[in-house]
Amino acid sequence: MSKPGVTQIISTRIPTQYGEFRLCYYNNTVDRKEHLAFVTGQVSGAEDVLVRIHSECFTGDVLGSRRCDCGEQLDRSLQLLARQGQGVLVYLRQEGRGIGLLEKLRAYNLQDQGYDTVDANLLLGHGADERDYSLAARILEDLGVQSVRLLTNNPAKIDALRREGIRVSDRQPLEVTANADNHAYLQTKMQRMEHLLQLPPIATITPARPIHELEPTD
Ligand SMILES: Nc1nc2c(ncn2[C@@H]2O[C@H](COP(=O)(O)OP(=O)(O)OP(=O)(O)O)[C@@H](O)[C@H]2O)c(=O)[nH]1
Ligand SMILES: [Zn+2]
Repeated sequence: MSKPGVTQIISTRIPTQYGEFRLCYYNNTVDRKEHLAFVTGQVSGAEDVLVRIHSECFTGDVLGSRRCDCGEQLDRSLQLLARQGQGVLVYLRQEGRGIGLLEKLRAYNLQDQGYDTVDANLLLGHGADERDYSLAARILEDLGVQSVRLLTNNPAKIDALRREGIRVSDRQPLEVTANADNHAYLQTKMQRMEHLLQLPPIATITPARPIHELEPTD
C-alpha cells in the first residue's frame, strides 16, 4: 500500500491574541476531512520545533467543556508556540479519539451512568483510542520540520509519530488544571491510558460554582 499523501491547498495569515500564525489547509489521500496546520515562525529546515498534535474536540475546543482538558490544552499550546516564536499545531479532525462527535456524545452519556472513558468506548463497539497519526507526520514533513519537541502527556502519541518516521527529540508536558468535572477523566487517562499526569486528590478540589450564583461585579 502506498504511503498516505497530503497536499497543502492554501496558507493564510491568522492573527491571534498570542501572536500571528499561518493556517495551512490540507487535502489528503485517506479521508475527506479538513486537517490543518497552524504555524508560527520559520519551521522549514528547523530542528527541535515545538509541535502540538491536537485532536479535534468540539465540546472542549469550541464550547469550553470542563469534561476534558482539550480546550485548555489548545489555548496553552498556542500561547507556548507564540512565546517560542516558532512552532506548529497540527489540528487533526479525529473527534472523540477517532469515533466522531455522535459516538463521543453517546460515550459521555455512558460516563454519566458510571462507565469510564475507556469502557464507554468499548461498550459502544469502538477501540479505546482509534486515532492515526500518519497524516500528522506527512503534514510535518510537508512543512519541512526536521525534528520535534512534542507537547503532550501521552507517550503513545510519541511512539506513533516515531513509527511514522518523525524524529521526536523531546517531550514537553502540557499541564492541565484538574477540576471536579474532569478529575475522573484525567485519572482514567493516567491509570488506563498511561498518560503522564500529576493530579491533586479530588478532596482538595473545590467544585465550580454555577455562574448564576456568582456575585455581580457592579
Ligand atoms: N471517545 C472519547 N473521546 C474523548 C473523550 N474526551 C475527550 N475525547 C477526545 O479525545 C481527544 C483528545 O485526546 P486525549 O486522550 O484527551 O489526549 P491526547 O491528545 O491523547 O494526549 P495529550 O497530547 O496529552 O493531550 C479529542 O479527540 C477529544 O474529542 C471521551 O470521554 N471519550
Ligand atoms: Zn476534549
